[in-house]
Amino acid sequence: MDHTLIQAKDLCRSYRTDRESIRVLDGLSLELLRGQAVAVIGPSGSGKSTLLNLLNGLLCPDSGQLQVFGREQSELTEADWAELRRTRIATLFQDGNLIPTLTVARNIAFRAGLAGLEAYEGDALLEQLDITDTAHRYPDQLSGGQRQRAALACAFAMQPQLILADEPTGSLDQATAKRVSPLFFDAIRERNVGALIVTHNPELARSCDRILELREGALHPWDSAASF
Ligand SMILES: Nc1ncnc2c1ncn2[C@@H]1O[C@H](COP(=O)(O)OP(=O)(O)OP(=O)(O)O)[C@@H](O)[C@H]1O
Repeated sequence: MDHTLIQAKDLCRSYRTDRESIRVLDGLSLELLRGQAVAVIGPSGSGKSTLLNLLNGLLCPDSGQLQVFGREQSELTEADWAELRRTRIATLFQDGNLIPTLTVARNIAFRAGLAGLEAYEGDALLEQLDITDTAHRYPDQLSGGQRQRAALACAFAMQPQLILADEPTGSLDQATAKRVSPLFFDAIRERNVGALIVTHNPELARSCDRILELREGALHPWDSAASF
């Protein structure tokens, strides 16, 4: 089995507006293997969301090579990307991506169902994330931190092979953030999942195998002795 989940080389991506073209990614390279967690840090506007969106197929690079699960980005159709997002890639955005008309329990069941799973660990995930009492509530009846945990439960219920997360603990207090970390690292180590985690949480970042800084359009190894 090939252990490479993401192989990116010299990726460039600009945004064009009426007035200007902003080059956000400029020769970015990255390798992510199964069983590996990589933290990405970088100042606001450095291109972290742009990178996540390239890796989940919501954006295309202008140039460079990108392989996901051993498949060339240029050969993946919209339908291929949709299937990858349904079954193999869990994307966790800051605002949760829960379906507003479904309760938390039904959101989890729906996510697992989309991935083709009949059995999933909904109750255990709710318990692990300390949100069992929210199972029958709708997303707009939850606090920001509960919504974020419900979104995490949905992502893990689909048993992804690749997790792309944007500040997955951003709305959580320190104690709750600590409960969430094992979910990532157990999945990574026990199920051989790969994770790219955009975070400013030093504890979460330092639990990853590598910390990379996105600066001037490219990823650079972070000096682990430096403070956040
Ligand atoms: N659709 C767009 N059109 C034009 N410029 C954009 C667009 N999306 C993002 N940008 C610009 O690209 C740059 C990178 O944005 P991006 O959202 O990837 O950064 P980020 O590192 O995720 O920021 P943050 O930490 O604030 O979320 C910013 O300068 C932003 O203004």
